[in-house]
Amino acid sequence: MLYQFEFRPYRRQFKRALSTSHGNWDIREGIILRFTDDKGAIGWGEIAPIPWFGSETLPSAINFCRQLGDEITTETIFSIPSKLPSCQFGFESALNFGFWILDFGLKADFPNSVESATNPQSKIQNLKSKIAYSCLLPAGEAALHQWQTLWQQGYRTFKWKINVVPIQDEIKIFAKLIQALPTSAKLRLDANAGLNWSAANEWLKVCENYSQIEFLEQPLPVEQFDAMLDLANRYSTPIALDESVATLSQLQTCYEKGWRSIFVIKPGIVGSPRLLRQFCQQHDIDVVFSSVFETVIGRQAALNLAAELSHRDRAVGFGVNHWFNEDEETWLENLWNNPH
Ligand SMILES: O=C(O)CCC(=O)c1ccccc1C(=O)O
Ligand SMILES: [Mg+2]
Repeated sequence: MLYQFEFRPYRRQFKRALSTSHGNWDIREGIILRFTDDKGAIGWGEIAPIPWFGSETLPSAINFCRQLGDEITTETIFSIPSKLPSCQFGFESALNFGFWILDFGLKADFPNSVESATNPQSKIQNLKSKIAYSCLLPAGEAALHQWQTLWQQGYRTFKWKINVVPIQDEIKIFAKLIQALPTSAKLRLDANAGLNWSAANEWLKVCENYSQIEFLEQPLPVEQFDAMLDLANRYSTPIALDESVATLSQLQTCYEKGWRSIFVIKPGIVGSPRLLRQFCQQHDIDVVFSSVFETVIGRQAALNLAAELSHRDRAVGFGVNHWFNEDEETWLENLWNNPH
């Protein structure tokens, strides 16, 4: 199959910088893809790399798009190399995305929320409306002032970045946060690979006292896989791998080396949806699907996969819209119609 191909790089500023153990992140950059088939039907895709997580860089993704010219075939798409995992995701999902509607404008293609089942793919829409969302809190003290608003919006699972302020201060804020949260809330802690052995043990000892902790995410650097296995066996709080399983080949390796606790999958950077689907259908793994701060285009494709492949009642880490200011659909229409 042959498609006409267009793409637009984009930049979106976070409302406030996202603080993680790696430092601050101010601007989300990516690429929107548009395919048109011979009947005029449109498919949308998105490439949203995170190089500090192990995906390709934005310039390498842009170069890949440029050398394609203005036409693309299914064969080309299925032969994108695994060193361009975000491109694999963006191009493959454009094949499945949006070929239900002619190009009446972006607004017609994207229902406002996943709950509004207004398109013919309503089976998936219905599935998606049943998924619970986890909401990303701001790091540090700010979490104490934010969680209530988010609770009122209906969120029951929250994620908080740790290793952002000195550990003793952070544990004090954590104690306040966990005591403020209703007992029915769940809290995920994400260390973004920044702890050392003793800090990881310290956090896990603190966590033993609180039943609301769902898991500790990526406590140690990727190289310290055996130490994370050890931690997973030592404490009652589950450990989730994230940076360690950023791409599909890493995911396979960790599974083969015996990881049976939680795997965080970010569809936007993990690689080919087709190969991911295969892996998840062959292995009964405990998966948390998670956002890469993509736009509604990448998010819809990622949530389709999450709805299809997650089965253990884990909230998806896509409660991140409040990190941006603008109305997404207006923003996308502008990007497409007035590119700079
Ligand atoms: O997973 C979530 O709940 C939110 C998304 C998130 O935390 C994230 C988003 C972009 C890059 C890295 C991460 C991360 O999990 O470390
Ligand atoms: Mg993480």
